[in-house]
Amino acid sequence: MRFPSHTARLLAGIAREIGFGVCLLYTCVSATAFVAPLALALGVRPLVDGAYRHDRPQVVLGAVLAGIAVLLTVLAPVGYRWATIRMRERSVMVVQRRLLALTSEAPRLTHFERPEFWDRVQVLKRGSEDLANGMTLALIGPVVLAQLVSTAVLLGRLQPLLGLVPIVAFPAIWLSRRSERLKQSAEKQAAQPRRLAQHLFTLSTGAQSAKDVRVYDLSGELLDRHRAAAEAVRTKTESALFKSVAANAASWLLFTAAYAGALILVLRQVARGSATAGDVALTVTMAAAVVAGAARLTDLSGSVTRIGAVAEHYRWLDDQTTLVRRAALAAPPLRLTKGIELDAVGFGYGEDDRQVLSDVSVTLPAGAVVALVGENGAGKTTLVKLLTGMYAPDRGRILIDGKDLADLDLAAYRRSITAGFQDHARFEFTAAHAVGVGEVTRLDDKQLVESALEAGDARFVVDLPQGSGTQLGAQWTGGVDLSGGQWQKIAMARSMMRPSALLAVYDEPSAALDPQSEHALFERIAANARTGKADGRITLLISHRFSTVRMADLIIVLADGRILEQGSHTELMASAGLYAELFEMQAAAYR
Ligand SMILES: Nc1ncnc2c1ncn2[C@@H]1O[C@H](COP(=O)(O)OP(=O)(O)OP(=O)(O)O)[C@@H](O)[C@H]1O
Repeated sequence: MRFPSHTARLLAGIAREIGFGVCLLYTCVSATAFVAPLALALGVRPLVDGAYRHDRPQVVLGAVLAGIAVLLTVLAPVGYRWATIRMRERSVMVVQRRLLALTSEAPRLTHFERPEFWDRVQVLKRGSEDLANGMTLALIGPVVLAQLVSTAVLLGRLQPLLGLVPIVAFPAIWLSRRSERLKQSAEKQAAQPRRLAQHLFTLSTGAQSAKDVRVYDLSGELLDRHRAAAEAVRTKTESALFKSVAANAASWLLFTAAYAGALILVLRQVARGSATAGDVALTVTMAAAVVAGAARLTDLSGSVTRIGAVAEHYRWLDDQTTLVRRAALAAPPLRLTKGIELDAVGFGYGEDDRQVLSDVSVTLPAGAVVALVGENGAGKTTLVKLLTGMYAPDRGRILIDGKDLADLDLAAYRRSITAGFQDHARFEFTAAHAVGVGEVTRLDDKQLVESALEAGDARFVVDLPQGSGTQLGAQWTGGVDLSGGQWQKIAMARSMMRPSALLAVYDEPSAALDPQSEHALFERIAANARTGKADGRITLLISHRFSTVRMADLIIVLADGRILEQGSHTELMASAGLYAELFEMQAAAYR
């Protein structure tokens, strides 16, 4: 039962989080399952022989041992159920928390582009219990071995050939490991259709997709697709499952044949008078002990293979998500004097060769309000993702007051910026906390939250049933749902929790807002930009509404991932390029 050291460390860590007490209890309760048949076998011989010879002390000894065995057999399932449920509940939560930490602490988003990442997360979720059970193996393994050895010694004393019976369990162990590996590889192949089935389930049952599903009458289509995904899972896993069950059955048939042969030998000894009736009873009852021990050992060896595979997925994820955490990094500047310079930046997502941004060179001057415009898919949000360090450029550099962003401590840099995203998260906490998480170190700073609510034009929260203490999200008891625009205001207020950020990014912050709210929001963004001017704060705004864009100090026009034009509103209108054309088009539409 050897684990590589990283697996052993991982298991020890999980055991610590679950609690060593629960793990020990689970181990003891599991151990009784194969100790009880041994006690019974040991009790049966003196019981039978004592009764036959009218030997009272022998009968009492046998009865006590058999009684203990029966008691253990009766109590073990109850204890086992209790311990298993506790183990399972805790282990699933612990592994979930670890996965949560692994993925949410990853500084960049690169891993999300890789289907392999999602497949491995899926396998890990399904294997979380294996991982949690892993550390009990180290404790149970020696107990099982001791039980098998003592069984072999007892049987060997009766008839030397019988002592060899437990050895027949070894082919079963070998086969079990092989079939476990087969199952693991099938599980990996089935991960994608399994995820698809889960996605279809979420689409069918989720509140977010409920309207589309009904309007387009998609329930039948989703069911059909779910059926097809389930069928794909079945075809990918069935053969491995069949081979594993067949190998298991074959090895146990071999074992049964060997045991039956041994029993015949003992019966022949009885006929010759060299064995007693108690010996026969011992041999018969010992079968249960050997089977229990050998089965457990087979199980354990299968688990070792399974845990090894699950731990490997865990390590892969850890490597993927910590890749960029390593290098020793410099602190970001406290204030900007020059600004942020993009120097020949190029970028493409995933392993795709397609460049989403090419040769982007521009300076966002310190203290300026900069607007980024361009058609859908031009690369605006991608540029924001690079500026906020979610991805690293494939080519070129991003210089923060002359310091390469690649050399900065990313976590510290992130603490010095703020952002309101178009596809913002909906934190279903209390309204105050959904805003407060914008600066988690001041989550409960009522005054700051109040002013952020004000600055984000989210004063509507005072009218909620419990004001800013109202739980958001209709799926929670007492929770209320918000409109799309209200959620966006909460997201904007969240971004205002860092009023002295060096870089404030707003990616289409007014997409869901009514005209008055939009106007009020831009007034506030402009006011915020003015107060931060002395510190060199840069406000970067993405918007398709040219009436708001025109107030920016610098307007950058992106097209197909390249900078097409840049300048102030007046300069761009004078140059009569794409910006002027789009501006005129929108203005005409409103006239
Ligand atoms: N996570 C991603 N993985 C792969 N490709 C992506 C990803 N996100 C965006 N893209 C691609 O990058 C290109 C630029 O997308 P981006 O979101 O930057 O455009 P945008 O200018 O912000 O568009 P919009 O105005 O519609 O928000 C698009 O062609 C899009 O398909």
